[in-house]
Amino acid sequence: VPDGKDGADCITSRIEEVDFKRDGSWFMLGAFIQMIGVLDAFLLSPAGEGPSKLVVSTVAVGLISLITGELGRRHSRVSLLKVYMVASCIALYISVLGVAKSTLTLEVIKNPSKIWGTTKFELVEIIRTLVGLTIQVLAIGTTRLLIHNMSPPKRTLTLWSGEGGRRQICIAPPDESDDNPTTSHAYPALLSVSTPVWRVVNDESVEYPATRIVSLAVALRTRNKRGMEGKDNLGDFKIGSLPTLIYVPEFITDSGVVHEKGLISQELPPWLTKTTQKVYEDSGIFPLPINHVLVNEYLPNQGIMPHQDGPAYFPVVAIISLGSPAVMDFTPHSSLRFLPSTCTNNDKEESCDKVAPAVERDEWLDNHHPFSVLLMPRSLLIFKDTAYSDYLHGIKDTELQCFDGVLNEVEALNEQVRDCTVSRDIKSIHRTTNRISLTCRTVMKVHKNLFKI
Ligand SMILES: O=C(O)CCC(=O)C(=O)O
Ligand SMILES: [Fe+2]
Repeated sequence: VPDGKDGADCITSRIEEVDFKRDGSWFMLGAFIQMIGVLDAFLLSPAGEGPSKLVVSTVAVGLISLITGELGRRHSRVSLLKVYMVASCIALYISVLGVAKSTLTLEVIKNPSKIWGTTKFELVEIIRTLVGLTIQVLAIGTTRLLIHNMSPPKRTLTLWSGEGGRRQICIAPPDESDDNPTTSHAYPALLSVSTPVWRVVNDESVEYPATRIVSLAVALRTRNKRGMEGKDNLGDFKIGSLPTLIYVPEFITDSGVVHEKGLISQELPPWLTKTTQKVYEDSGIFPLPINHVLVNEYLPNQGIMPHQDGPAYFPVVAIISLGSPAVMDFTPHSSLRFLPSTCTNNDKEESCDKVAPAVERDEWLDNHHPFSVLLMPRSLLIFKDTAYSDYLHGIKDTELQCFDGVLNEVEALNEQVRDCTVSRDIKSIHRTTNRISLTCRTVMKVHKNLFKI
């Protein structure tokens, strides 16, 4: 497992995040405990006395924290989740203090038979606090994981050694007001990166077969701060005694990173904005102009494990495909599975059965079904809203991919397609060359630099 933080980790996080995001059971249990507190305080408190201010305030703080936590969980807001953690701890701390201070608790602990002598109000409050404490510990654990999974990679560039593999380049433009004089023209660049072999275990304990994924985030931005624009100044970059040996450090800057709080501003190269602008204008479904592009390069036997893109890009993504064709499989999220299966989408290597063979045997809720799409070179795939949030998308790690049953067979294989890698008879593609994809998205929050975050 790679230890650095970069786009590859981001993919892992996204997979885990999907399940944690949907797992609201601790919050539901917490809400249940708080409701018992409300009933206890108002219905069972000793006649005439009414609920104590302490009980009312802990229940109120507890409820507010739960609402905040639930909002944070649903909308993937780290700040709300943090408020939830602090507020719910305070509420619990006060109620534990209240119960602990009561001499009755001590007496009940010393002599459990005395429990029958306590009032219903006190008894419920003691049990509620103890159960609440347990649930709180579990809820905080889940929330910490959730926050961790929502945190995107830090501004670090990591390279691994090993065999060649998928390369990823992340490109992002500046925000409108960026007048940073150090940025100038951007140059496209593909950097070769090696691949690690890593395994991802999601919370269903499904182990993906050593998916080879690597990513390298680089912003295609060059500096003119040191006079790269003027040839005269190239001399500044001479090394050694030879007059014609020039080395420019950090010619391409690293970053293009989507931070937890938004996108760190970078320049989008003009050759790319022409395309992203067209996607934005022609589709008319992006909330704002596209400001984030991932360029992925896949070897013929490489795919991408089933995953859901992160919340920072919601609700729409557009993928432009170049090079070798590929079949992208969409699988409903595991929470929408009616009868769980132990099979994964990736368990049939080099086969050409109908698309999504393993998952087809499952039953799915709310009219969800696995489906696949054939991505031909120069095509554009857009998925939005529920197609974005309810399904994982992935590409198998196989050179031979079956397109029997894909949703777009007619559209993808029209008369003009004379691609020799496509076999219409056996409805399969043979990926003989690399595939390059441009994943275009909009990150709503853009920051000029890290220090503002
Ligand atoms: O390369 C592709 O077509 C898909 C890439 C993708 O899903 C991603 O980077 O999130
Ligand atoms: Fe994706």
